[in-house]
Amino acid sequence: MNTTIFEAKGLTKRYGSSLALQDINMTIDPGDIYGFVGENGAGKTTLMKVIGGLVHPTDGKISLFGKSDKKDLNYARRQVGFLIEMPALYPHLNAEENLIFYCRTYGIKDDHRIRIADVLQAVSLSDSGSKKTSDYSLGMRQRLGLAIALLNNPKFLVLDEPINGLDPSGIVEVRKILEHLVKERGVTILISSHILNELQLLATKFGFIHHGRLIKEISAAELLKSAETRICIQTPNPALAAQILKYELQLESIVITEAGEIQIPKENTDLEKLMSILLQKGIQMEGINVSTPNLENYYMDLIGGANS
Ligand SMILES: Nc1ncnc2c1ncn2[C@@H]1O[C@H](COP(=O)(O)OP(=O)(O)OP(=O)(O)O)[C@@H](O)[C@H]1O
Repeated sequence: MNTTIFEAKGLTKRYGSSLALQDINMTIDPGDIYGFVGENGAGKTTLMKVIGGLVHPTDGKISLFGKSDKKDLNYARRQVGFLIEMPALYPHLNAEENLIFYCRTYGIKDDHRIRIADVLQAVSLSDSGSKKTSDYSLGMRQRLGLAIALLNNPKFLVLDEPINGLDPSGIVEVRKILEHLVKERGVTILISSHILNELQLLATKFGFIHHGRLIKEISAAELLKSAETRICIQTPNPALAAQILKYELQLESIVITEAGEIQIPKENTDLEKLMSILLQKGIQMEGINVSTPNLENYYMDLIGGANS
């Protein structure tokens, strides 16, 4: 049986009177790319800091690689790579020299030159190792941060918004690097991001945190299945159009969004018949489209539900 990589049970963190994490139960299995989604201040960084031992839980327990005792947990943390805040870089030193500094800081026992060549290669910076980091672009600095997180050859990577501020090609580059780490090195990843379209391309599982509570965990496959493909209709008179469709097509679930758009589950709905009914009844249509399931819609629906 594969040991769980990370588990939280009843994890709670209070800062004074504010609850940053409330009774979190969460599991990350080997090979997962766990996409952590939540609004600003939801508690994502706090949870990552608890994993890193930078923040102590008020209540509850965590385990890493099945280890939860304080001493074992600290030992297990040596097999985790963290990119929670951008590590400090000496701008006048090149990337290799910065990495030597971190090898010494982390007490890396392996031959430093070999480790450094390996991590630079893993983040596609082999050709820029001798370049001063003051000349690095933001994307290169982010990748160097990732290289630092890889120095201890981790089995588990914890990445807090690693694609924040990157341009589209930088984002794609990081995605490829992470996919490669999972596939070729068997690394498991916990990653937070507000760029949901990108997270959807990468993650195999999602956890949604809202006001410190983990309100839902779902696999990428379940997300695709559970989120309906919808027919969306824009019309000046959505209430009348919805009433007509409900009656003519015996539709059970038809909603009008806050923006005044009619949404109908595509399954079992005859699109041609629907359009001809609206035309016959003289309903003016400004637009009609089919929305495929996506993480952003799923998240907005979930948060809408959680807020109501
Ligand atoms: N050191 C601290 N002292 C007091 N409150 C804190 C501290 N760190 C975080 N908080 C509070 O805990 C809550 C969770 O913050 P956290 O940084 O974990 O959220 P987040 O989901 O990572 O947000 P973001 O997406 O903005 O990074 C917030 O209300 C925040 O203000």
